[in-house]
Amino acid sequence: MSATVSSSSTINLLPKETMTTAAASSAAIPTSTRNFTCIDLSDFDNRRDKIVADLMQASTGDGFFYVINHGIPIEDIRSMFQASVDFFALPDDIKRKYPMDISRNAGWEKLAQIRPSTGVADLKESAQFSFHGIEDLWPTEQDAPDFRTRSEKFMVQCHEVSVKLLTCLALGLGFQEDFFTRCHDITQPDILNTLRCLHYHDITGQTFPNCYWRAGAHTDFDTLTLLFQRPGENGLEVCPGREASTEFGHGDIWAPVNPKEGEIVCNLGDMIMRWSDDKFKSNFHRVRAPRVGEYQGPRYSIAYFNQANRSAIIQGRDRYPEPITAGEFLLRAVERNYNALKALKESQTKEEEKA
Ligand SMILES: O=C(O)CCC(=O)C(=O)O
Ligand SMILES: [Fe+2]
Repeated sequence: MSATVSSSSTINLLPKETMTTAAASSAAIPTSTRNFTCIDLSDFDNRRDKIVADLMQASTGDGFFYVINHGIPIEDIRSMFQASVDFFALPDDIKRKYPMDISRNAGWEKLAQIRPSTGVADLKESAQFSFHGIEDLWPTEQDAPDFRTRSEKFMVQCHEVSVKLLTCLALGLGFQEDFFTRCHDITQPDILNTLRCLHYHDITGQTFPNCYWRAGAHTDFDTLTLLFQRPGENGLEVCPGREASTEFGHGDIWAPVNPKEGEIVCNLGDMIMRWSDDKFKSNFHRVRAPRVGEYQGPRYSIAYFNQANRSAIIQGRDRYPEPITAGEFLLRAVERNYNALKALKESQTKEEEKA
């Protein structure tokens, strides 16, 4: 893609891609409001039945919900955001020392993630970290003081919230209560849980063709995502996804997801959708590129992805009885994305030839 990035945090994109019909239609769709279930984790041990019931309602419907009284102090969330802001403020030459390594799903990348729903790279940079095997991908103390310490503390805090939610989700599906927590064991070297810091650049005064998104429509490959965002830096939208008229979520009704500060936005991913034989919905979501007249300053968000241990078996009970490992599941998901992207590029080439 033809992107030039200025030295400041403002990003200048000089797009020449032709907008595809599919991407254009997704941009034109009006949004609606949708009330998402709020899961209250306070007094967890005594309120478990109620939490399970609330989670079942949210998981079989929107696939998105807010979590409150989760136990992560607001100061720690702010501190993690500050660590992320400081990291992304470093010159690219420093961040490039920690490049994205696809095989480990960790590291830094910029204007690189291309979604099959758009065919062009998301307007963002991101840095991902996992629990094991990424010594060389953690920014050093010299480059980013305290970044690793704060991130690792935050990952453990996210894990603790996840354990509560995964326990209730297992109970709701009729599994043993530790069914999912055993499959997301952060002490194991093959755990795939990831912390992803995201920075959507300041695009003040800029207009982009409709095929450009801060994050193009997608579902998450994982089991459960915890997402943190800051007040005023909105843009996340969800569509009913699996009721969607097309596979990549085009042409449907999108609803904004604007939590209050400190609330965690959670969504279910493709792994648990399979485990639940499609009872739980892994729904499409995206982050809109704000238009001139709206707040177009930077957006920072932080996602914690619960992805099953590579060796865990993801098997349904009726619709998906084939036992496959999480490793194999991810390979298939990546392959599906690759093929969809290839098909999109081919159809774009044909359109260009016709024109
Ligand atoms: O930044 C956001 O709000 C969403 C990020 C997201 O959906 C993802 O990274 O999978
Ligand atoms: Fe996502």
